[in-house]
Amino acid sequence: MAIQDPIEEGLASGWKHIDASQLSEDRTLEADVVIVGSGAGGGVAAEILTQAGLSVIIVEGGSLKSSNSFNMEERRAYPNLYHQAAGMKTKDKAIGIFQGRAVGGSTTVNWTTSIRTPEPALEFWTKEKSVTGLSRAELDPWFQKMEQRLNISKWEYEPNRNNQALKTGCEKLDWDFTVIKRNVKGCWNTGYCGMGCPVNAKQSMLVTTIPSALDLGATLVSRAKVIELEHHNGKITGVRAQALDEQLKPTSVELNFKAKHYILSAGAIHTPTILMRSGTDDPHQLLGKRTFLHPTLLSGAVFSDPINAHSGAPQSIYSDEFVWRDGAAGELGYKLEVPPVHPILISSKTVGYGKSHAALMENFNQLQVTIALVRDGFHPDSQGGQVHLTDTGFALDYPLTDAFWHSARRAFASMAELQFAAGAKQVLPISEGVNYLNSWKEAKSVIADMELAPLKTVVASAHVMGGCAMGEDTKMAMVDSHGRSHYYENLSVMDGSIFPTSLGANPQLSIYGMTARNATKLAEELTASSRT
Ligand SMILES: Cc1cc2nc3c(=O)[nH]c(=O)nc-3n(C[C@H](O)[C@H](O)[C@H](O)COP(=O)(O)OP(=O)(O)OC[C@H]3O[C@@H](n4cnc5c(N)ncnc54)[C@H](O)[C@@H]3O)c2cc1C
Repeated sequence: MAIQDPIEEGLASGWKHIDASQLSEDRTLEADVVIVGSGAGGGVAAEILTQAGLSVIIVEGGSLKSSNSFNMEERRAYPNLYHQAAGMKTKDKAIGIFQGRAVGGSTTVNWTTSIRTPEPALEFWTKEKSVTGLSRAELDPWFQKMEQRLNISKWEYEPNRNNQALKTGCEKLDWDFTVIKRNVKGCWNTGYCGMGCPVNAKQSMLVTTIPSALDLGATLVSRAKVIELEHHNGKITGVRAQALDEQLKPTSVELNFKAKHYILSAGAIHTPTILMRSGTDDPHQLLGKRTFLHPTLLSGAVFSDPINAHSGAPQSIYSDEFVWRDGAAGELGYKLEVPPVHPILISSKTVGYGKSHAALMENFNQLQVTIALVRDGFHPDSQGGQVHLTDTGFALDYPLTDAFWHSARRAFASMAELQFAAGAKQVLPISEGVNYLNSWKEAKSVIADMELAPLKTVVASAHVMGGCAMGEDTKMAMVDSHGRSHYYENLSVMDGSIFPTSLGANPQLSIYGMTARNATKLAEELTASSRT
């Protein structure tokens, strides 16, 4: 069956797309609004602003790829669609970070879990972080709008066996669990969302908002890395970008963009990096600080029957049993989910080498993996990481604190208890020096004493947030509660970097909803000012 490719069709219909790798001369382009980044924030902003009749240019560092090139192979997907070929790490290499780099941003490769921002996070922002107008009641209409737009609904089919184990464990232990809502339309249940949806079922920005903005006349410039914003007297006056070749290496071609308004949607880490490189105002030295990751622990479990965790919707069940148990500012809570288990992904996120690693990989099809995503940024001993500029780009310094390790130990115990309750033969907490555990009783005592430490314990993240926080108090925030810069009248930030803490939930729907709210207000203001 032939799969329709909306990108090829759109290009054939005359979309304005400039692949900067093909340019041999410098270019200057102008529009009402320039958006940097085409992920969750940039995609939604582009659609709303073009619908309001504004001319829009989207500048994206990654390539424009489509289902025709999504061949379900990790070896191609990671270098083509992820920052640093999916090998990004924090400065001390203790945390591995996944972030998308392609048209559609991380939404092109994400796993489709769609959750509204949890109320305790929003309440914390109002009380502690000077955020206004973002109660759940105020946000719900925006979530509803984006759920309709992106076909977000509860997964109606059987969970795959990886998720089923999470569900069974929760049922046996009487723990809370929820069936996940996903942004898919006609999903084939392949399990390869992380390599780009091969059948365009995932309602990522690549196949929804970006095509719609291009149909309405927006211009997309791909393989153009924004280097800096030019600014003068409290106004942004231009954006300077460098063309990249097909391997995403810089060429000598420069692009300049001029607009009435500029939006940074380059995602956490990169939005602060661009601002820092530009030397924009930051009197309270906030940029790049408080970058959050939901640092995530993994627990493997060997079952007698095949689990085949590479196959089927990667995430369809989660448990919030432990996320908010001690209150937002209390001990760091953790959300329980499962990841898709593909060979490169899992072999690079596990322990051992040689024989022990080979033995683990031999059990690949029997392996169930549970993950615990730790909610960072609420507790005083959980300040997240800090982005620094380096000679070659940036580094994220993210110290793993005592409060984190305390939570990690609790999380390993919860995961082992859950996996044994679900019928696991053996459980392996993914931390160097621990052997396979044969019962919950054994696991309980081993986990209580096991050594947890950076580079010994595997920690990963697919959720990068913060570093350019919103709020009304300029001592805590770079942008206001609508994402408008406190220092530049024609600059907004619309991406995950504006969160003042992590969320305790997967971020995409929070970014969609808040961007829809903020871009709608901006569109009203820009169209009103052009009429006067
Ligand atoms: C493997 C994986 C699985 C995930 N699964 C889920 C999930 O199931 N549910 C969920 O809610 N969330 C998930 N996420 C996270 C979610 O996709 C992100 O939180 C969200 O997409 C972030 O949106 P954003 O707009 O902040 O940034 P992004 O979507 O990352 O977009 C930023 C874009 O800006 C571009 N950019 C960066 N710097 C520059 C520059 N200098 N010049 C030009 N362009 C630049 C990048 O290339 C990128 O395309 C997952 C993420 C990954 C990587």
